[in-house]
Amino acid sequence: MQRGSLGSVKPAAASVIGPAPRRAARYAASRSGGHNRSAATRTAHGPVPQPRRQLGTVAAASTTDVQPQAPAQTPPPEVKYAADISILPVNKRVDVVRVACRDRLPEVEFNQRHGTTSNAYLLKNTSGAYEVLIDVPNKVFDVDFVGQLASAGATSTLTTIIITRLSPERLPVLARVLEACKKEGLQLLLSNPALQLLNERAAANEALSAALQGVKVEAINRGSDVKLAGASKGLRFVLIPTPRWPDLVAVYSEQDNILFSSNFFSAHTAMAGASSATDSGGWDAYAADWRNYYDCMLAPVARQVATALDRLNINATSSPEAGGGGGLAQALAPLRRLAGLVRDLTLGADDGVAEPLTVGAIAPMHGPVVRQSLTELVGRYAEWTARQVEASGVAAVAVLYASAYGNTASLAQAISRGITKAGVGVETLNLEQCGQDELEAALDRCSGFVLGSPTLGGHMPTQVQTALGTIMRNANARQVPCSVFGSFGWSGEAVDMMERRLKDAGFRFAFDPVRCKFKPTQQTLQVCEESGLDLAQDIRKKKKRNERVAAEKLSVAEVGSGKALALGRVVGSLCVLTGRDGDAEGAMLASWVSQASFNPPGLTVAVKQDRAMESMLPVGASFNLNILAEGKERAVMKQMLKPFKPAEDRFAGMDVQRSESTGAVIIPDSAAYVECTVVSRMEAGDHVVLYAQVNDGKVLNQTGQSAVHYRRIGTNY
Ligand SMILES: Cc1cc2nc3c(=O)[nH]c(=O)nc-3n(C[C@H](O)[C@H](O)[C@H](O)COP(=O)(O)O)c2cc1C
Repeated sequence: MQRGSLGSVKPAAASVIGPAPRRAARYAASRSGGHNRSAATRTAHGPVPQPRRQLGTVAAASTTDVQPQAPAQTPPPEVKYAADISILPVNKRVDVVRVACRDRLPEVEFNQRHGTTSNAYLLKNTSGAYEVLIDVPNKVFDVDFVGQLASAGATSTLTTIIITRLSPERLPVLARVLEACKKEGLQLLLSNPALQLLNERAAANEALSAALQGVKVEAINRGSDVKLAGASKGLRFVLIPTPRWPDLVAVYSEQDNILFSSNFFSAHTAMAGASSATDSGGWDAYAADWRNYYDCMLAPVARQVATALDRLNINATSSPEAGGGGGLAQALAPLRRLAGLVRDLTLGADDGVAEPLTVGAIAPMHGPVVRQSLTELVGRYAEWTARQVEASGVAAVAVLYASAYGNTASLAQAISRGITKAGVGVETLNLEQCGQDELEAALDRCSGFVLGSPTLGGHMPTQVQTALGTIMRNANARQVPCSVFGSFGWSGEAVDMMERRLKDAGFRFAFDPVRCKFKPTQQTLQVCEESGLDLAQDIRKKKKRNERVAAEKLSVAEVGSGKALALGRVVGSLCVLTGRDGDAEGAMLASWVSQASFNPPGLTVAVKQDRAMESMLPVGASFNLNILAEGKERAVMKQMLKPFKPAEDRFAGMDVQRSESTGAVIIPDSAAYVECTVVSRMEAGDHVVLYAQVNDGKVLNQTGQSAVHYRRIGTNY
């Protein structure tokens, strides 16, 4: 899903304006463009221009930052987000330049409410001067990154800039950094795919091209090594590509035992305190953000993540070099066991197992430097990945897509998230990057598939057309549920074409095609996530019979022991939990509810992990808990238990009100309702327990009792 490789530009909001005549002419001229992917290696005096890879017959439009759109004419103003920038110490030789933005960025899919940070790192040599810079932030942040480097004295001393992931949005900042740091011997290191993007953009962008003049640009490979002046140990590089980020590279400082992990081990949160760069709040403070980032960005590509983790082979330890306080070293037997499982599943015969990296701290691209929760997070990554790889071994949906500007990619990501939530594996293939054999193999083993395409020039791009042909010929693909999706600008033919061809050939659709104009809104992403859930549940139905038999056996055993019957005596108030997130709305029945605190007033609710609503309830989210009234609960229950289409109005036909503060639904027939904010979350078996503070509430039925949910057995609700 690398936007840049398709010659793309910033994904457009629906308000973004149409092609200037110059861009349109360039687009027309590039329609016959080819597919040159020849690897760039080293250029001593600036990059060698290379042709951009293009989406089929329709080349990506331009190298400017505006996405073409049919009717309108003026380019949109550049969006900037307010952010703070600060330089904080990680240890005595490493500082983080942290850009913290408390807004919820629409650019970041599935960003929770904690904003985000974009981290860059400065490494000092033995004389205490900054010598190496790792990464630069995205241009959307309204900060003076170069000014900050200059006032810290870094621009005059930096000799090496390393980029662990390049996106078109980082290039303008990189160009300014290069200009400011320009000096004899300045070198820029980045992986081969990133170098290709850089070369493509530089060929059409004078400022970038000028900034690269005189800079030694070098592609990172396995043997690359950088030593800081006076240091005995150097920096090592580990390539960790994923389909979404084919250029990803991690940097390991042997001297500091710090792993600069790029997007791995990241979290979208600006929660870290102003004076601390690290995860000082510990696991509880960041667990939900780390998990959310993993689920959204890495779970759909778990096989590649497994390979990357194996290449990193992290041996988490407490290291004073990394700034650790001691006492963290732990035996990682369970992690090693899981890593072994992952290795067996993912590595070919030729892949050697890397020497372990002794890591005392992980310095990611987003979120806090991981020190206190290091062992836990590394262990969880192995566990989540092993579970995901295992799930995809049992049943996996192939998510196939192409995307020039990232919009169809966002839809693919949201569908993938819905599928993984339901415990079904996902195999994501970016059709622009995968080979024919890879596609056929994925189709042969999939239990379902979805195909996504943008509309470009009234068509689907060639890669999608070719994939569609492969799908039509594949015997297994014909037997499994499927659907299609895509982003478009004005006419949107691609999704119709894919739908028609598959339906005409007798393929069975598990959900209605998803069409999205330009960039998806929260509601469209919700539709996608719930569609993914539907597809996964469709797949699981096939296996249901066996599962039911197994469950019955289990119940008999459990009943025999009395444990499940006894647990069934635990009762709770029958409630409807309602929430709102932008234009997306959610509701679910909940009876695993309990008061948990007097002061401040608080309660807990257990939400099953595969519930669509679960992702609407991160820490900081608000919701209403409608406590149903005895004798009036039946109609509400019936309404809530009806099957709903993705994002369909849960309250259609019901007379409801809405809270001013939360925006969520109030059911007037309830005994009472309370308005709450999620304070913390705890993974608990197959549920997540939310602890929420009660901010307000009202009794709606003065005389009635609350409805209580009595159960026969503790194995279901
Ligand atoms: C060169 C070019 C041609 C396009 N042609 C069409 C078109 O014929 N019909 C349409 O509905 N949208 C068209 N669009 C708009 C794209 O479909 C829209 O930007 C979409 O969000 C791209 O999805 P993606 O981000 O997944 O690539 C075109 C865009 C570009 C850049």
